[in-house]
Amino acid sequence: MNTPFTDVAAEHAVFNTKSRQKIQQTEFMMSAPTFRLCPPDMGLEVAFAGRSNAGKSSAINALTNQRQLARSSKTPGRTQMINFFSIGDADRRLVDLPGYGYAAVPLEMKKEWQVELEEYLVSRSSLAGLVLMTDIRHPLKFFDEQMLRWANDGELPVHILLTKADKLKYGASKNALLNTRKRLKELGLNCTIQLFSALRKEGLDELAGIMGNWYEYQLDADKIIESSFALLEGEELEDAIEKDSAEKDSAQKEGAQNESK
Ligand SMILES: Nc1nc2c(ncn2[C@@H]2O[C@H](COP(=O)(O)OP(=O)(O)OP(=O)(O)O)[C@@H](O)[C@H]2O)c(=O)[nH]1
Ligand SMILES: [Mg+2]
Repeated sequence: MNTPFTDVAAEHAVFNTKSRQKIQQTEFMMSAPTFRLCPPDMGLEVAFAGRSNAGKSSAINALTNQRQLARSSKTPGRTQMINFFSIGDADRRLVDLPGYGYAAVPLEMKKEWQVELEEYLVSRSSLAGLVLMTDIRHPLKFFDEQMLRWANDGELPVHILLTKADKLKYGASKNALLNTRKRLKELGLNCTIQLFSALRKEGLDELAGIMGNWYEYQLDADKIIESSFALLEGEELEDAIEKDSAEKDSAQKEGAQNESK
């Protein structure tokens, strides 16, 4: 079954909620003026990017359920700080990248920043995924597409949020979703996409689900299954694994049937 607000299947609803609970444990870690001064390239991080004013800080605050975790700058584009947040006690980070496309920034500074950004997207080993935010009323501007190309070149998974979806009526927002998906197909870019509203707190679970996959939170569930299997041996173990996969298959089938209804 699909929730009306997203094209991300809602079959992982429990996992998504669990993942969101984990992400709510986010704390500010540090700000880095350049990528050379980033924290060590270990663990897993998810970066949030988008044009200035796309709604990055608002999305991070809504997602983490904290009103002021990421502050929106009064002088957008001026302070090119990369803000790092840590999630729980595991080596998981969320990165708020400075907004791009701000007209008042001098060209030289923009160029310098673009070189750094590309390097970060292509060579940061701990970068597990990119959340690209674009205003639903004018999605995928030139530099958004550039970001998507760099991410694609570096085989980095991307999830797009069409932000401020509350600004459009339901039908219009669904159309924007379809048109943007079409455009991505034309460009040969492979990524997932959803509608999002920080204002109405819509699309949060779906986003958390995607991030949870990148952060490999689902491994927790696998570990639980593994450890319960660990008590069994031989045929007993084989039977248990068979039963477990049969249950998963039938749950999946049920999900698919519900979806086609
Ligand atoms: N209606 C509506 N407005 C939003 C939403 N999200 C953000 N905004 C507004 O859009 C403006 C920019 O939001 P920010 O979250 O500061 O955007 P940002 O991408 O962090 O901007 P920079 O830090 O300058 O790059 C603010 O006035 C927000 O109140 C939303 O879901 N709905
Ligand atoms: Mg911001």
